[in-house]
Amino acid sequence: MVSEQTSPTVVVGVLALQGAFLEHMHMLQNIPSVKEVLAVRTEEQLNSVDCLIIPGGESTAMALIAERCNMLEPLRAFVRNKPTWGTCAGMIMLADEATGAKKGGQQLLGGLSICVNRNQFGTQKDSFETMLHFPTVLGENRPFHAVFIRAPVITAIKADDVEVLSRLESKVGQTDAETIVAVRQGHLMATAFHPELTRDNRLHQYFVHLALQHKQ
Ligand SMILES: NC(=O)CC[C@H](N)C(=O)O
Repeated sequence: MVSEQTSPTVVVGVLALQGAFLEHMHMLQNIPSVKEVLAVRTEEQLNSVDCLIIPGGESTAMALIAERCNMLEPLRAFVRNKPTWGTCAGMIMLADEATGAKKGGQQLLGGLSICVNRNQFGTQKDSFETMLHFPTVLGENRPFHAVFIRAPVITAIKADDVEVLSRLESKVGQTDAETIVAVRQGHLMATAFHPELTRDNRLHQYFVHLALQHKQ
């Protein structure tokens, strides 16, 4: 009998408590090694995925909903071991430290050894789009169209194994130290912008590739 060659696949979860989760789910549809895309709202759903995307939205609201749904601790345990990608508000959630947090502080998941400033570029009307280079991930000459909406920025890197994936090149009034907008630390990845709002799924493909590597 001829044995059937099956290529490895992953189940991707998208945290669906608040924010742009549907758009992420849509972006994952046509990636061949994605077996299934799940909206994650419960611990049980979280336990059935291989990796997780935490979308953009509003990190304070997302943290509050997670707390009320008893999801903070399960999420903290998940991100310690499993590939997780935080985009915009999701990046804030994954950071070990955030400045510009709401009065009285806000809950973070932590895990990524970075400090972020929550609303680096101002309010909704200060949103902008720009081309970003991801030399190690996408190649030198294949920039990514990035949409920044009330976006955070990485203000400090706190461990040697945090790899900077991309920096803002056209500075929008920030200092040199405040240009880091995408990082990876082992199984964790974070981007300050909304990659799900374009038609370009290359970063989604890259994350799925990380998840496949982690699973093997
Ligand atoms: N588009 C976004 O996800 C904005 C995030 C927002 N700055 C926050 O604090 O959560």
